[in-house]
Amino acid sequence: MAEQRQAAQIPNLLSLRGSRTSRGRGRGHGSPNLRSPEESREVTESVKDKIVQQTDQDASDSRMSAVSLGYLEDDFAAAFSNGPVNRRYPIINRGTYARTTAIDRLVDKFLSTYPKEPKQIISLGAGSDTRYFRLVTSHPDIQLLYHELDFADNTRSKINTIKNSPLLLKTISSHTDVDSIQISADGTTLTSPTYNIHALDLRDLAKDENIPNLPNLSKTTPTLLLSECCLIYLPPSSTIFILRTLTQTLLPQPTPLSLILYEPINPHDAFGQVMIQNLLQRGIHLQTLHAYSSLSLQKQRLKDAGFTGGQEAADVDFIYERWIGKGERDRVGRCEFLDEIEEWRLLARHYCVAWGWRDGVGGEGGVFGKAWGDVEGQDDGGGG
Ligand SMILES: C[S@@+](CC[C@H](N)C(=O)[O-])C[C@H]1O[C@@H](n2cnc3c(N)ncnc32)[C@H](O)[C@@H]1O
Repeated sequence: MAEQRQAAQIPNLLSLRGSRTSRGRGRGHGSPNLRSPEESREVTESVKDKIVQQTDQDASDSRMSAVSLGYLEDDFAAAFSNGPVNRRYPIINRGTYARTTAIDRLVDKFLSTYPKEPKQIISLGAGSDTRYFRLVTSHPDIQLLYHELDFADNTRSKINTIKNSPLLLKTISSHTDVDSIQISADGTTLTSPTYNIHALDLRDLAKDENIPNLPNLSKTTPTLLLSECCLIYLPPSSTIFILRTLTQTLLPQPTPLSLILYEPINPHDAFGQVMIQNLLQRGIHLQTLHAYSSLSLQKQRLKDAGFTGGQEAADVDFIYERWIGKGERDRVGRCEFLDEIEEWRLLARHYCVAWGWRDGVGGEGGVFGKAWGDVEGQDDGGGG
């Protein structure tokens, strides 16, 4: 079958990295000595966590590759990238472009809602994402309260980069008083009235009690939750409880609340199987992939999580064809030669963006629904 042939030929999509030994995030993990079964389990868990943390380097390298070739404009990506650019395959660069452009569009629409009020964005597993810096530069007049959550190893690395980058520091300080920026003694948390980086294992939000305090989080500001390739790494039950804590405890009704997710789908076909195997070889387990394997299941998940105002989803192939105008697609096509159109489309059908919302109590006239009303969702006919 053609699809199996293509699947067998797809590259190990995430193995296209250069040497990462000089990246300096304490990535090495030596072989364990003799340990009790309990200790061994802990070691295994911490090794798994390290591998998940390292996926941020892949995201960052992919961003830099797409920026260096002109797919995307991002003045801040280079600050988070060490050494030479690890150039990705053309289909990966196009995927990075489509994903970033799609999320940017939805975020812009979110920022257009509730025009007289400040907005809050909470990015789950933000890693070294540059979106905060890009947003405050492109929307200088918006009152934005931004929170990024990630493991302490990743937040420490990001804060360290910020401390050593005049460009990043200048960008933060042009939106907040420099004296109000606080960095914790261990260097893992940064707080300010506008930009906050919290060291947090998201699984701590899945607990019933002792929910960690997130300094400067507003319980009432219209909020967007963003999970760009993050919740996929957690067990489905944890993600349900994490979303419950966010939607009910940290951001309870009637706070207007919305969520954008980007993650892989379609594990069942030959391409999906190869994608899973490639990642498993690196110790990466896409834990929610089977639970939310289709656009319909992603939409149902958003509804179940309380985003009852509306839910939409589209795969990246659809997004590239339908959201991006011909002129822009022509421009992207000129960034580099891509003749593997079938491979690109196959790859792009295995990633999706899903978005859902709940407006504040009192009806507010479906503010999010209106803002996102002209963003075309895709109907997969309810398949799982
Ligand atoms: C593939 S990276 C994506 C980074 C960023 N969102 C982007 O798209 O550029 C996944 C991120 O999720 C974070 N992450 C995964 N599980 C997490 C958890 N339990 N707690 C905190 N962060 C987590 C990882 O550390 C990593 O930074």
